[in-house]
Amino acid sequence: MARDNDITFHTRKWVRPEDLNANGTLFGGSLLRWIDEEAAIYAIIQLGNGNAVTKYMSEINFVSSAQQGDLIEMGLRATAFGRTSLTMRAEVRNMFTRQSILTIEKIVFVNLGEDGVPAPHGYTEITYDRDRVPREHLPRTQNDA
Ligand SMILES: CC(=O)SCCNC(=O)CCNC(=O)[C@H](O)C(C)(C)COP(=O)(O)OP(=O)(O)OC[C@H]1O[C@@H](n2cnc3c(N)ncnc32)[C@H](O)[C@@H]1OP(=O)(O)O
Repeated sequence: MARDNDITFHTRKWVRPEDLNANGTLFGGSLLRWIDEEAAIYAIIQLGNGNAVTKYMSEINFVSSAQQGDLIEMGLRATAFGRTSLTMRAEVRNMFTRQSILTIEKIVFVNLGEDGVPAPHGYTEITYDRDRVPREHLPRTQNDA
């Protein structure tokens, strides 16, 4: 796990043909899907709750791209723990060119209770461990029936 400028780069992706746009470079929609999932996993690990949802994403600044066959890596860092929210910063970079692909200054996740309403998470600091990872499945919802 590489750490750089306080951002921890966890996940790497291999840019495949299905991830390309009409220009033959990495499709922004694929990248945003990967980032949202990465941020959700980060929020679950930090808040100890599988029921955390994306609330807000600030401006997304695409500064360079990637081509088929490149490796990219995604990094996240919690920047603020609110009462029910967690704010983080994201960066994606190209492992081949060493260039930054994008940055997102602010991604906000909200911790939900079992009733689906924002609930206090009680945390104020980042964990680098697995101590908060939930140990049980989420309760089944009515939609699962
Ligand atoms: C991983 C995924 O992809 S999840 C799928 C996509 N996301 C969703 O479907 C979520 C849909 N949105 C919702 O259900 C609702 O907006 C909720 C439940 C998340 C939040 O409801 P709200 O009425 O905004 O809740 P509330 O006003 O209590 O705010 C909750 C927290 O979010 C923060 N917040 C609310 N709006 C914003 C905003 N625009 N920007 C930044 N933070 C915000 C608040 O400051 C508060 O944080 P705090 O408790 O740490 O101070």
